[in-house]
Amino acid sequence: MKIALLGYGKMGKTIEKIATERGHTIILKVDKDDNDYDLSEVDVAIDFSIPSAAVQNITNCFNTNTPVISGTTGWLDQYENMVALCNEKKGAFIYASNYSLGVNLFFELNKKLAKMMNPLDTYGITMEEIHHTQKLDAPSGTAITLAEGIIENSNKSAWELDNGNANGNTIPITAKRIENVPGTHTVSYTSEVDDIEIKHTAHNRNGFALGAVVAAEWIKDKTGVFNMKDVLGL
Ligand SMILES: NC(=O)C1=CN([C@@H]2O[C@H](COP(=O)(O)OP(=O)(O)OC[C@H]3O[C@@H](n4cnc5c(N)ncnc54)[C@H](OP(=O)(O)O)[C@@H]3O)[C@@H](O)[C@H]2O)C=CC1
Ligand SMILES: O=C(O)C1=N[C@H](C(=O)O)C[C@H](O)C1
Repeated sequence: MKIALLGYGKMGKTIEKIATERGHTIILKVDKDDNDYDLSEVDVAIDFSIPSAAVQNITNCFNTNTPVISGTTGWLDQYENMVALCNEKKGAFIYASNYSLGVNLFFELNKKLAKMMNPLDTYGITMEEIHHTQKLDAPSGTAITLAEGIIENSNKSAWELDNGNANGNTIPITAKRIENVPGTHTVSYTSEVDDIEIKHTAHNRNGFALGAVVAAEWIKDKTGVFNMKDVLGL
C-alpha cells in the first residue's frame, strides 16, 4: 500500500517504522503548514499532525478521494463537519482518539463499569490523564472518549477539566504533563470504604501506530465514515 504521512513527528515516525515492517511504502511525508502536496498516487493518508492542521489535511484527502485515517486530537468541535464532507464527497474516513487495541478494549470495559456503577450513589467518579510535556491539547482525546462513554451509560451530564469545584453531575478530569510519558489514563470510583480504579498505561507509541496502520489497511477499498470498533470488530 502507498501511504502518505500527514504529520511526521513522534507518531509519524513510529507509523513509518511499523508500516514499512508490514510491507507498505511511505510515498509522501508532510510536516509543515503547506497544503500544496500531491495525493494522486496515495492509497491511504494517515494524519497525525497538530490540532490546527487536521481539518485542512482531512479536507484535502476528501477533495482528492483519498481514504484518510486521523489520530490528531484537539479539533473535535469540527468532527460533524468532517463527517458531512466525507459523506458529500463519498470519501472514506476514520477518526479515533486512540488507535491502540488495549485502549479500545479499555473503552468497552469503561462503559460496562459505568453502567454497573451508575445506581451506586455512594461512589464519586474522577479521571486522570498523564502525557508528555509537548502535548498541545488537554484533556487528551482519549480522556474525552472515556468521559463520553461514562456519560452515555450513567446520569453524568458532562466532563470538565478539574478545577476542584466539580458538582455531582460532572466528571472532573485531571490532566498532568510529565516528561516522556506516552499516555496513561485512569478512571476512579471512590467511596468512604473503598476505591475501584481501571487504568491503561501505554509503554511506548507502538500500539497507537500499529492500530493506525491496521485501520489504514482495513479502510483502503471502503467508502464511508468508520471507527475503531468497526476495524477491530468489537
Ligand atoms: N489517536 C491516537 O492513537 C494518538 C493520537 N495522537 C495525537 O496525534 C497528534 C500528533 O502527535 P505527535 O506525533 O506526538 O506530535 P508531534 O508534535 O511529535 O508531531 C506533529 C507533527 O505535525 C507537524 N505539523 C505541523 N503543521 C502541520 C501540517 N499543516 N500538516 C502536517 N503536519 C504538520 C509538526 O511540525 P512542527 O513541529 O514543525 O509544528 C509535527 O512534526 C497529536 O494530536 C496527538 O494528540 C498521538 C498519539 C496517539
Ligand atoms: O498526544 C499524545 O501523545 C497522545 N494523544 C492521544 C490523546 O490525546 O488521547 C492518544 C494518546 O494518549 C497519546
